[in-house]
Amino acid sequence: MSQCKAYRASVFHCIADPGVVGAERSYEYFEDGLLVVEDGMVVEVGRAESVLPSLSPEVEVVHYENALITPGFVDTHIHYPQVGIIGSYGAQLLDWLETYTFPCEGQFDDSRHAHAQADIFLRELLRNGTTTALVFGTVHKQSVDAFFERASKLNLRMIAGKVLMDRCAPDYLVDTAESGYADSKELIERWHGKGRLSYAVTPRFAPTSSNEQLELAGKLFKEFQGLYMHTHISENRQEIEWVKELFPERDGYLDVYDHHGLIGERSVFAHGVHLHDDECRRLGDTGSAVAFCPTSNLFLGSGLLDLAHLESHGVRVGLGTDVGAGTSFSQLQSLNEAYKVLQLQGQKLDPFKAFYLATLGGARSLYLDDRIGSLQAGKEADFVVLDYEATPLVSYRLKHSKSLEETLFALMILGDDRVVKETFSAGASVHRR
Ligand SMILES: Nc1nc2[nH]cnc2c(=O)[nH]1
Ligand SMILES: [Zn+2]
Repeated sequence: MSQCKAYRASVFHCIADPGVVGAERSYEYFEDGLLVVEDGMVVEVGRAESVLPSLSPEVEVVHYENALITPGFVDTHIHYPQVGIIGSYGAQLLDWLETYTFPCEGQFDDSRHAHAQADIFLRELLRNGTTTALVFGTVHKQSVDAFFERASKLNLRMIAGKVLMDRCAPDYLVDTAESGYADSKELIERWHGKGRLSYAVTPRFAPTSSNEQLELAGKLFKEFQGLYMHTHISENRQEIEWVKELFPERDGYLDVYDHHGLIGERSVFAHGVHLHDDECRRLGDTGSAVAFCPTSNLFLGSGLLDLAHLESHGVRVGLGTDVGAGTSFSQLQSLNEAYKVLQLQGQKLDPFKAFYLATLGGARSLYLDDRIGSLQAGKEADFVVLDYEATPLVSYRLKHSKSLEETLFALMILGDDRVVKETFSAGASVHRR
């Protein structure tokens, strides 16, 4: 039997990139709005007084006072095994990996540990209103089995992969070129395209993979339709120097991946803080995406991402938290920090562009904008209800707001998990405060 339900509140969603079409044409906003959901899909969105008369009287209408419905947030780069080391003191990237990250990831050879961590991770994502993420596992295939098992129980649209890492890491955490390929293939056959799940071929970053491993990763990326490729690039200056030493025959960092067939549509590169002009052009020309991870880039002292430069080359840019180097699961907090990162470079991040990055822009980076990222009819009903009275300060500040723009900006500066009142995935409630 088909299941129809409607949700009444203010409704805001981005329908295009404000940088391309201008702010006014980039969104829809209904102050007293109604979102109608049937069998996990959006069937209609509009002004309550226009939509209500056409609804059958049996349809239940859930009314939220002082709240805003938006699409669920999209996180284009995060590590599920790193929840236990979020907020670890005093290091930049390479030290941070050795001191905190590798020992933490070593524990995921234990499948029970992996399941427990996947539960904690997914609960935290949903508490923060994130309904889709591109997720790193560890080198252990059981880490990805655990993640996908838990994500599929909640019917979440998620993308993940096993880390490929055959050198420059502790013995307990490396695979080989051949075993990495075989294990990834097994996981693809088990999970890719199952329900709402997709697989990402996941070389950690150039320094921890041999040429043989990168070559096999490139081969695998082409072997199955709709696979993703997920890695890191040009995050930290020492890292970039190291890549030059390890791959002297290549023409820069991106060329290492390019040479092995690892760039193109559905390739997502985390960070890209220090990319050169020709690298940005190549990313744009090939339809590759960059995950902008401001809380991580500030926390590890990596640098400031030049969003305007990337976008001038047509690069798709999504927003990533990069937990555990990132300091919050909340994409509202990512936007808060993104705003400051851009301020320091003389760039502005207006709230329409900001919410675009956190929703439809992220979906576009993942080539999922036909399914998620907005609330247009025919999309999957992944949405959140944000509470205008979440905290005394949010409530007080929003009472002084004179426009939608001001409200959205205050939410992204002051908001975090506390403003997420309820999260829905494919029409089902998966978190409620
Ligand atoms: N931020 C971040 N950068 C990386 N580069 C290689 N591995 C990692 C990681 O786990 N986190
Ligand atoms: Zn990362």
